[in-house]
Amino acid sequence: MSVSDPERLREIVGEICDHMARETDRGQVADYIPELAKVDANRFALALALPSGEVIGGGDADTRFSIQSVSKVFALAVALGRIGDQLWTRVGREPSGDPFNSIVQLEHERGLPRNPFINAGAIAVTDAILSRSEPREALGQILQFVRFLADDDDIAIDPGVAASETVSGWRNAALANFMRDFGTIERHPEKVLGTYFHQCAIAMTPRQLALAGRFLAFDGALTPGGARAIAPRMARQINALMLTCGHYDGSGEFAFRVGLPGKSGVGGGILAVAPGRASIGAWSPGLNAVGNSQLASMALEMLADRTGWSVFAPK
Ligand SMILES: NC(=O)CC[C@H](N)C(=O)O
Repeated sequence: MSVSDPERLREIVGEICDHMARETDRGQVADYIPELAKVDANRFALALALPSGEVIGGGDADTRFSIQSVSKVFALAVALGRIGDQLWTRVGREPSGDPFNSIVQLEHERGLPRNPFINAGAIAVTDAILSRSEPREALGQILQFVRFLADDDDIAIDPGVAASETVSGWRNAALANFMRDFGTIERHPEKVLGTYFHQCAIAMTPRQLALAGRFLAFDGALTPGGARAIAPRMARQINALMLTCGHYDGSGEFAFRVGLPGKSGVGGGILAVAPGRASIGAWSPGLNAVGNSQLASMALEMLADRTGWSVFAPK
């Protein structure tokens, strides 16, 4: 039996937050983007956006954090909405089994990134959005889409984080230049990277993140049967990619332990989706060995365990 009673869900969220407050092994905060290294590793939050519109938030659910690679989900939805299935000529749909910033497969596979959720793939998606808009406009579209999904205009790009990555993002510059050489990206790498770094620097709270993910939990709509953000087919495809590719070389492990589509970022956030039940925002800045939030992953495993939520469980 899976849990849907809000009262019981509130208790579960409270128990998980208490557990995480006591946890001493909290992982390592990312420091390759200097601005991210300043974030307090003791932070933890869990927020559930339910079909009723209610949000159950625990811990630091109202503290803003850098969503980083979670933005790849929103950028993908914008790109699919704009250019549709044509997008798949520039990026694949297979798990990479490699770290998020790896370059090794790109040469073997002639510049075609494995999927939209590793850095190379996300840079290709951003370039696809730029085929129809200039950087400022493209960023405006992504940000407006996130604000619409969360039904909250108080979401913005953190310029300090974007600037910090602009001066330290050598690895991403290598990926972009490599793909430009193969023709996977069409714009000047500098332009594409500038847009990508700003998109990664979107800052929002775990509560806002849970709200922004509802379109994936409710088949493309913001509430069950309500206003539609994207086509159901697209929402299902994004969920499939999140399940298989959302945690880089930790994707199999996350699917095994949690059983829900999820997308992580080096800011320590994870957006997870329990179809028909909830959109979930989890955040804790310390990362595990493969760059996914240690406590947010653990919290989602506990949540799935206690609620019975799984895409593999009968409804
Ligand atoms: N895994 C991540 O969150 C990576 C995002 C980060 N902006 C980067 O490109 O390195």
